[in-house]
Amino acid sequence: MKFLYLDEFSARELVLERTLQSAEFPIGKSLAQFVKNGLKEIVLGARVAGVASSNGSYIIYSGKNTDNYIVFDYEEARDLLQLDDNGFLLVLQKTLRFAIKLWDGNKPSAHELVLANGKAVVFPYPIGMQTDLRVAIERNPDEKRRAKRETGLALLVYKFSNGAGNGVSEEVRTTNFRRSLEERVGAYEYASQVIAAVNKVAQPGEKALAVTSLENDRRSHAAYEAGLNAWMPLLTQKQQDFVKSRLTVPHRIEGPAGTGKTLSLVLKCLKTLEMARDDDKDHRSLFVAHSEATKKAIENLFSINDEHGFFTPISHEFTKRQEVRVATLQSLCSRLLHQDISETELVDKDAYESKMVQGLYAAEAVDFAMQRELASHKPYLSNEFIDFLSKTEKWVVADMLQHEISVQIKGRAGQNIENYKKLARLKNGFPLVTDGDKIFVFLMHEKYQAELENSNQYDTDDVVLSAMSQLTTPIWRRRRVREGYDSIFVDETHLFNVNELSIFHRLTRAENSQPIAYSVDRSQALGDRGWTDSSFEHAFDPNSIAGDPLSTDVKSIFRCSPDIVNLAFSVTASGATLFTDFHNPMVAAQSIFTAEEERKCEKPTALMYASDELMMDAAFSRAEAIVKAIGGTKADVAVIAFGNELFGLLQSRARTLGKPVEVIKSRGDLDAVNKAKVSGRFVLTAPEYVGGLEFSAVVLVGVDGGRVPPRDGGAYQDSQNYLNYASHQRVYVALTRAKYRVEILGARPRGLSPVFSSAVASELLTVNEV
Ligand SMILES: Nc1ncnc2c1ncn2[C@@H]1O[C@H](COP(=O)(O)OP(=O)(O)OP(=O)(O)O)[C@@H](O)[C@H]1O
Repeated sequence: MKFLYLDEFSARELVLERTLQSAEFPIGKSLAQFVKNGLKEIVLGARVAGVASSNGSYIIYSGKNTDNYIVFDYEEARDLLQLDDNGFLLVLQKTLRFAIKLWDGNKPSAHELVLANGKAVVFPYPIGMQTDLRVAIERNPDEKRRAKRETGLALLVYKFSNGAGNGVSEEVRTTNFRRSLEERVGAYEYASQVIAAVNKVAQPGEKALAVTSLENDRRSHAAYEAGLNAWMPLLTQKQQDFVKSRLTVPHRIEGPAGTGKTLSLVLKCLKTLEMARDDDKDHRSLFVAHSEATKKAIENLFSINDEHGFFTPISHEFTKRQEVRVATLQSLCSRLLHQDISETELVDKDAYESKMVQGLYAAEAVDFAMQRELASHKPYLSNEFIDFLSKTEKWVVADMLQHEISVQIKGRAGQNIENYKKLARLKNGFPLVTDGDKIFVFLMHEKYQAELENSNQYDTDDVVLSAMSQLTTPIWRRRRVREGYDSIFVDETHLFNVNELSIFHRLTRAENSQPIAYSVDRSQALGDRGWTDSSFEHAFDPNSIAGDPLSTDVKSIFRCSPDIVNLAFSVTASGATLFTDFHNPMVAAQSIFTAEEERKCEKPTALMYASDELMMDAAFSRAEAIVKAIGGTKADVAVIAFGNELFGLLQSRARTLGKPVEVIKSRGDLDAVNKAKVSGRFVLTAPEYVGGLEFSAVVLVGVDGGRVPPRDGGAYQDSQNYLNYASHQRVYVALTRAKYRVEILGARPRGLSPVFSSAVASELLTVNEV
């Protein structure tokens, strides 16, 4: 294999096809194998085929001839063949995009250079990856000889290397380029035979059908695809394997935001039900969403994709032989307790109002402990904890208390002081050294709990603890065979605590089998929950009797543009250097954007305004400008306010400016987004509530110095770590909601947020003063 030849028309087809962007798709993998190893032939579209000649391979559009083409010389650009499949596809796709710009006479972008002396260079890797690897191109090889026969623009890739070499004065060998032209006629004939044969045998269900569906998938986004069968050919190999595998042991799907975890989980549930139906077996599935709002979004996904009526909305009883019920943990527990716990009695952790109430109770608990109990407890407290309490602002202590209660005291210790004493401290939590420190925190917890009880409220942990007591009785053990589930699916598992998760393994039909599939992106959990692989596995199968757990890592990001992926990567990477246990999901992640989608994108920018006032006014005008630029409706852009104060101010600002907004105050509230769509409003929300949603663009307001992360006046290391940690996660979640564009608005006097320092240094974010 000495060369690869592609004509302009086939190049245009390849850059537009989503499944040819990555070797994670079966057809993408075959393309990589073809271009690297020169397989005999491959069909890539209704008119595009790859064929091998004696010295190289060709990708050709059958039926149209052109003098515009590109040749990769494998003997000169030897290192290309050292790349893995994904690496080769990335270089191929980026080079083809550049070639198309040259054929169209368009300007190159920042990572492409048109040089003197007929040379050009493409840097295929994102700047953040800190590699100098480049593709060197001769823009008119063998010019004199070709001038007699052709009028088009031929390109020759003659080098793939780390350095500039001799730059524009390099002599380019054209031996293989000429060979490719000599063997071209034969290749065209061969390719047209392949295409003719495929089109002739195009029977439904046969190979050609896959080709046709590839061809048809020219929509900018596959989000509107419906049904398991329609989705299947569009899934990556990993997604497909996850969806198709029989669910017998706990199976985790893990990956960064926008990798299709929720979608894969829904499709897996439908596939499981389909298999049960084919096997003529009864099957009850349970799908657990984290909150009422995300439950609606998931029900929506079921309604769209369920072709067999496995899902019945608003059904409380199982009435069919194969059926799925979507539930939240709360609704599940209240059913188990045979009690209706009304919405007003339940603290919805994902909703703005209850966050405010809980914050208030936590602040009261801190006040109470500090004023009434500190003096008597002081002799038992460590110096470190006393120092922390005296130097940290009260609101930060209250915030950290809530986190400690949720993750540790209720989440792990079952509200039992002895269990709590045995737990290791959270890395980014209270600096607890002695048992005395823990007793003092527990006292704050008791005060907090008393406030909750006084106001007649329960949070999920209380409900789960009560429900758990029902599930350990002999009565449930007998009922389990009748009422348990044959498969359980848990979305956004990272948002639950250990206590909450430990309910599921008791709900399966058989004690020794745990058919539970669950999705995870640890970085989206706000706060350090101390999740490790084994803690997840332990939660779903504590006695290790179900068999070896499975795990699928997904890396192809469908939602976000490459620039947004890189920016989010740099934010999580800078979090990783701060905290050793910050799980960085973006390592090796890649965006699966076609050339068509990339056209809507722009590099993320930070706009720094002279004052908060100007910044707030700009929030809406920027959103308007983006809608104008990319088309769509106002609801396609989310304005995300950082900090409670700004969130409140922006709401009143929108009213005074007469800007139509739908305020989202509950995490993942798709209903509200749909309302905004119908009524032509922008979405205004905060990072805590935006998880689980997606938009064409996001405008992040107030991400600047001192605000993100908030500066704690005392600057005690542990509290600052906690705040930094939470800020990185919030920014990561907010950024990864956007498909095409991100704008970050800040106040100039505060300066840029340190969360973006490395992004600016690696030129992933442009900063403009306005
Ligand atoms: N194979 C695929 N081809 C095309 N689009 C896909 C594919 N897989 C997922 N998507 C799309 O990518 C988007 C993100 O999917 P989804 O919401 O399931 O991701 P997620 O990993 O659950 O994200 P998050 O963690 O942010 O909630 C959706 O619009 C979905 O339709």
